[in-house]
Amino acid sequence: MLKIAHLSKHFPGTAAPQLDGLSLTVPAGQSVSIQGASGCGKSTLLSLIAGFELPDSGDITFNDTSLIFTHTRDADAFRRQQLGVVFQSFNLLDCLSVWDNIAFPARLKGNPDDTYQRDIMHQLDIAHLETAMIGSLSGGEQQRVAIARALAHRPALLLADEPTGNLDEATSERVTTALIDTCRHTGTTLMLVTHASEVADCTDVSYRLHNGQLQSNQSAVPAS
Ligand SMILES: Nc1ncnc2c1ncn2[C@@H]1O[C@H](COP(=O)(O)OP(=O)(O)OP(=O)(O)O)[C@@H](O)[C@H]1O
Repeated sequence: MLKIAHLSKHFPGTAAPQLDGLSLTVPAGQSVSIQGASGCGKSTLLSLIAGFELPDSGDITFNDTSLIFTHTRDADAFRRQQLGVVFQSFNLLDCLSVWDNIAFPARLKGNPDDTYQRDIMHQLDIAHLETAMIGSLSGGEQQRVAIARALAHRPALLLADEPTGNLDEATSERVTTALIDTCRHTGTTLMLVTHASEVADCTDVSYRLHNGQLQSNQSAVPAS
């Protein structure tokens, strides 16, 4: 279970806090989408959960482990063992092939599985790109490689920042289905940030970030 309690973050020089006492509980295996205006703090929320930034105050726990890391090595270990991240900017390694990029986290973690990786690549329609180098791919292809990389090591928690931002409508639908179905199958807790209502509608629960707080798009209510 991912538990966020009274989380606040205000970057100096910005007019208002990005997060202002935000609380949310996500049961294990649930998928959650976060929508909201550009610049409202959606990526900041993912960065705090991933341990790339520290909050001003508040708590984040995943399966009772605090994600407010004081040592870099603890953050690194959590990310390596439990976390998949799809960054807005993909963060792929140009010097490696598509296959090796996707396999990289699973090799680090010690659970590479060629059959599983091939299945994910097939679902995302990138199986034919196995030997291609990153620099030769379109933005949409790179985005799908980044999603495959985040899924291939079966993370317990997956954070995806605009995972379909570079995709046409049909591909977006295929990728959203693959992402959410794979997470359901593996029991992965998924939090994705999106501007697309069609994507948000596919998750179990959907929220909107506004004035540093989450508002429910559906019947579920953020934990207080
Ligand atoms: N490391 C940082 N230092 C200073 N300000 C930052 C930092 N990271 C983000 N911000 C500011 O925090 C605000 C929220 O940024 P964030 O990237 O979280 O927005 P977002 O909701 O994800 O936007 P978008 O939908 O455009 O991607 C912005 O004003 C941004 O400039």
